[in-house]
Parts: sequence; C-alpha cells; structure tokens
Amino acid sequence: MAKLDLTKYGITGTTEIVYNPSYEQLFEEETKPGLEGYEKGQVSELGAVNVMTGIYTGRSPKDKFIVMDENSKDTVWWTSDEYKNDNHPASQEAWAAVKAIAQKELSNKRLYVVDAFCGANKDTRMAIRFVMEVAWQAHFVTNMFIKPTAEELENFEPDFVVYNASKAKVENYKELGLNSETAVVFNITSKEQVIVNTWYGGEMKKGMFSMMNYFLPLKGMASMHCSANTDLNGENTAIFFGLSGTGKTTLSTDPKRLLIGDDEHGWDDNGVFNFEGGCYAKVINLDKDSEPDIYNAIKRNALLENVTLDAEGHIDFADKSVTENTRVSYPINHIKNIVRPISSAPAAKNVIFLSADAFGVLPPVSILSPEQTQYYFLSGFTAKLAGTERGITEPTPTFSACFGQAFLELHPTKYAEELVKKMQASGAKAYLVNTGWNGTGKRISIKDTRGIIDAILNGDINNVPTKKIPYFDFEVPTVLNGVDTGILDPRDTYADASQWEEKAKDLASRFIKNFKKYEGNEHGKALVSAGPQL
Ligand SMILES: Nc1ncnc2c1ncn2[C@@H]1O[C@H](COP(=O)(O)OP(=O)(O)O)[C@@H](O)[C@H]1O
Ligand SMILES: C=C(OP(=O)(O)O)C(=O)O
Ligand SMILES: [Mn+2]
Repeated sequence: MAKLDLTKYGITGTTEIVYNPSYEQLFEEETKPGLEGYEKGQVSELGAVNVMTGIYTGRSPKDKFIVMDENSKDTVWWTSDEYKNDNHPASQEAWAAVKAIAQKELSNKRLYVVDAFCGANKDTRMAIRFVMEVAWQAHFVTNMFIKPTAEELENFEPDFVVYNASKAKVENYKELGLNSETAVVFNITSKEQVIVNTWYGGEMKKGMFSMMNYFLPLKGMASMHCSANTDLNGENTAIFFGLSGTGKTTLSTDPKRLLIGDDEHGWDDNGVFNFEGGCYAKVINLDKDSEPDIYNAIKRNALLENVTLDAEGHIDFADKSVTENTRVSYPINHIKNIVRPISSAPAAKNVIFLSADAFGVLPPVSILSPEQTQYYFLSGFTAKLAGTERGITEPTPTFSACFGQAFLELHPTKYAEELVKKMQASGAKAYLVNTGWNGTGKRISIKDTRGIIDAILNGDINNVPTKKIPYFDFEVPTVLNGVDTGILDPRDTYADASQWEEKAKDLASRFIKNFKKYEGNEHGKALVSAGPQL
C-alpha cells in the first residue's frame, strides 16, 4: 500500500490507522476490555464473537439515497409516483452535509481501514476502501469482501470509498431533504458511500452490491441477487434468485455441490462469478441437523450479530427478542465444498427463482417456459420475511422486481435483458420454487425443498409426468423422487380445493395489477399472456 493518507478524504488528526487487520488482531480489538455498548463483542461457546447492532438490526431502505447529478440523472432508476422504489434522490447539498458529518465523526480518531475487492473477476471488480472507527465493522467487511493478496495490497488504489459513521446522526435531515437521522447515501460520480446512524453490517454489504448493479449491466453483464453453486466437477452451475429469507444461503450450501457464493453474483461471457468473499447467513432457529454446514461455519473468525448469549457465552438460537434477523458472517472458506481459488464457474444451466409465498398458492415447484421466466423474473413475487428490512414484522407479500428491487439501480428490464441473453446463450432452464407456505398453514419443509432442488439439478424433473395448474398455467411434476407427492399440487394441501381457488384468483389478480407497470412497451405487453389469466 502506498502510504495511507486520510486527509485526502477530509479526515484529519488520525491518531493511528489499523490497516487490514489480521483475524487475530480483529479478535483482540473487538473483545478488548473497556469497549462499551454496540462496540463490545462477546465470545460465544462456538468461538465466534457476537455483537449487537443497536436499533438497526436490518437494512433501512427509506434512508437510502443517491446523489442526483449529471451522471446519475438519466441513468439511475429513480423512485416515482407510478413506480416507487428505494432510489431516493439526494441533492449536492445533502451529500456535502452527510460527508462532512462522516469526516467530523472520523477525525481525530484511531481508525480501521480495510481495502478489499467486490467481484471475483479481475477486470470487472471494484477495489473498495472501508474507513471506520468500530473494530467489528472492520471484521464484518473482512469476512464479506474479497481479500487482496499482499502483492495486490502494495498497489491498491480504491475505485470506491465507504465512510462508516454509525455513531453520528444527521440532525438537520429535514432541511436536507433526507428521511431521518439515519442516512445511507451513494455518490456514483465521486464513487463514495456514507453511512450515518446505523450499525447494521448489511448496509455496507448490500451497498456495494447496489453499486455493482449499477456498473455491470452497463457493461453488458448480468448482475444478480442470487446464490450460486456448481457440481463437484465445476460444470453444472445453478443460480438461485430470491429475496431475503427465501433460501438462497440455505439451499446453495449443499454438501453434494461446490458453493460459488450465497447472495450476489455476476454473469459474463466466461460464466457466473461471486461478488463476495464470505457469506451472511440467518441463524434464527438454526438447526445443526438440517443445516450442518452453516452451523459448522460458526467458529472463530465468524461474526455473530444480534444473537442472544448468556454470561458464559451459550447461544440461544431460538431467541427472537432482539430481532428475527439474527446473522452470522463468515469467510467462504468456512464452508468445505467451495469453488477454489476463485469463486466462479461456467454459465448456469439451471436458474431457480425462490419465492416464499405467504398465501399458500404457488406450487412447490413449477417448470417455467421462456416467456414465463421473464414474466416471473420481472414480477419478483415473494413475501418479505420479518427482520431484514426495518418495519417488516410479519410475512408481507410483495413484488420485488428481479427478486431484489431494493438493490436495483437501473430499470428492472435492463436486468431481465441481460439475464435472458445469458440464459439463451447457455440454454438454461428456469424453475419457480415456493419455499413458503401451502394449504397446511406450515412452511414447506427444507427437506422437501432440497428434494426438489436435487431433482432439478440432476435432471429428474425433466423425466417425470407433469400437469398444468389453472390460472397460472404452471407445469408441475406429479411425482418427484425424495419429495412428498401430496404437496406437488398445492390444491391437495387444502381441506377443500375451492379454498385454493379463491386464494389463487386473488394472487393472480395481484400479479396482473403489478405487471401493468411493464406494459408501456411492446415487449412488456407481449409478456402479459405468459402471466396468470383470470
Ligand atoms: N423450505 C425451505 N427452504 C429454504 N429455507 C427454509 C425453508 N423452510 C424454512 N426455511 C428457513 O428460511 C430461512 C432462509 O433463509 P436464507 O437461506 O438465509 O435466505 P436468503 O439467503 O435468501 O436471505 C432459513 O432460516 C431457513 O432455515
Ligand atoms: C443481508 C441481506 O441479504 P439476505 O437477507 O438476502 O441474505 C439484506 O437484504 O440485508
Ligand atoms: Mn442470504
């Protein structure tokens, strides 16, 4: 590293810089005596340190802003009355104010600076510099981003700088046109992010994902909110799209396959590649037997968030009193079966859309036609599960374009276009998998869902009898090895099929209504016939 000078970022009086600390040092720093409040880590019985993140235990989409300037004005997909999204415009004045708040907060301090990459591909990765005053935040980004080699650090020139001022507040947010004392603001021109008044690690992780979602599609790559894995030969790649809580992390962590990554990927002409160097798994009710690999990843160097520990460090994974969004971040090498040394694999053959349907209407698996693939990708139907976003306390049905609307910086059709191009080139097939509820009132079991995923990945699903489900015209298997036959047709899970009919019609009408926003052009109009019909 060239000599680190933070004054060029307006940060002055720095007493010491702890630069790219080792895990050993991070452990010392985050458990050191004298730390108070949310800075303090506690060692758990599994060796991983636990921290509490304060009021913000999930992302805060209403506080997400992008500076509107000459660059972003006509490229960013801004929120509008017709189509609300999380890309709120911030003025130059607001940007200057939040940046000044971060500079002031971070001045005259002992700071942590972590340089890391986002994106496994050398030619399209972003070099990111994180500047913060909290040790465990340095640990979080060390876990989640890709670690540069010693040689890469020698000449590290950041493309993007993140200032984490979680201890500060935006007092005059009203006059700045911001939403609250909390702000997560991006400047696409100067390539900077400022975080104020939230300690949730996900803002740094998903923040850089949002930036990849801005830059990569403009270069002709798909940028995707999905997990990815491949077979043991690294040949049969699958990607799993889904909103938070639908099972990306759980289902991609599969001992029979090699993990590429659990949340954020690109797809270029060479194949699928991870943006991250670690995973961020939910641990609420984590069960050692149904998710052994994730459980075993919780060891020294992993970082738990908002988990309940007693004074001796015993973990209570069932406790939701702080949040349902309890988490662990760990470097990807805590999972045994991963693609090494670079988290990438050839083009995907199978594309799986995970949807946690709280209405109990969608079949546990549907085989999609190419037109249905586009329709359901743009629709992005799922239930938001409690916790990951502020204000969501129960499963809430939502349409989240491309299964990741909160992170899209360009119009959804751009992501659909890039995905379709890549799928056509590789001859990939798509499936819609409901990891949510059915007529039993219970969530479909992880065991049944894993059976479904196995049947997709080993091709069995293409060799079984199928039938069509009304209103949606979904093709579904009538039998599938390893899966309870009684759930394949969702109507069979209701005491009376008419109960399903009623809910199905309601859900179909929600799809139809939601899709209107895409019907402004010929392509969108043409897709309507692939959607539900009443
Ligand atoms: N059928 C199912 N498939 C996948 N996950 C399930 C299922 N039923 C319950 N779950 C639970 O739902 C959560 C899925 O979360 P996760 O895999 O972290 O989602 P994501 O990575 O998409 O945010 C886990 O806590 C998992 O135990
Ligand atoms: C961390 C997040 O991702 P996911 O819940 O999809 O793992 C998030 O959305 O804040
Ligand atoms: Mn996940």
